[in-house]
Amino acid sequence: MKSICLVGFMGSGKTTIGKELAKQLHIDFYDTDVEIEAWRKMSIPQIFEKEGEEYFRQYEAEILRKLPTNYAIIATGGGVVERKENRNWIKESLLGVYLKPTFDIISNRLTDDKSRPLWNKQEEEKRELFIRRIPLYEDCVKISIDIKTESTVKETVNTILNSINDLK
Ligand SMILES: Nc1ncnc2c1ncn2[C@@H]1O[C@H](COP(=O)(O)OP(=O)(O)O)[C@@H](O)[C@H]1O
Ligand SMILES: O=C(O)C1=C[C@@H](OP(=O)(O)O)[C@@H](O)[C@H](O)C1
Ligand SMILES: [Mg+2]
Repeated sequence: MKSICLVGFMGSGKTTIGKELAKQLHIDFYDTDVEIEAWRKMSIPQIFEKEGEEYFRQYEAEILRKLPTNYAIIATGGGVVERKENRNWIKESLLGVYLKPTFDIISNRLTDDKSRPLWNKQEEEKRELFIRRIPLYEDCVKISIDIKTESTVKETVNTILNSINDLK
């Protein structure tokens, strides 16, 4: 089984859904953000502030390649798709799954979250980023899951598992 790689915008639920998916499948869970923080011994806001986004993107690309390509769940950061090399890696070595809530669902979830430097921006800029990234996510996945306001974690996990079964 190829590792399942969750992609989607900040707040789409990659970390939350990924953990639950791994629990149900009894396989390992990795989160690229957690791996980067452990490796660099800094929080993500600290990395953005002290080193800048370009360095963060380099760490992210390196980590992604080191994670198991089989029998694991990988939650990525929302910007992993910014690099074509990462999109190609997800397409070729992993099973990409796109979690796709609307911008308004995300806004309601994250409100004034301070742990995501790119969420700490004007509304217009965040909406633009959300729209610009849609085709990048679509480019690297086999499965897209529409997330509704009322979608629970359990329901979303089940939808993903059913969609994977349908691929076979
Ligand atoms: N149904 C849901 N599915 C996933 N996350 C949800 C849901 N409802 C609320 N959340 C919340 O949304 C926030 C963002 O989720 P997170 O897993 O961190 O997303 P991501 O890793 O994609 O940024 C968390 O606070 C999480 O608890
Ligand atoms: O969208 C982005 O560029 C980012 C998303 C974050 O992860 P989540 O998608 O888990 O919030 C984290 O990697 C960093 O703050 C940058
Ligand atoms: Mg996350």
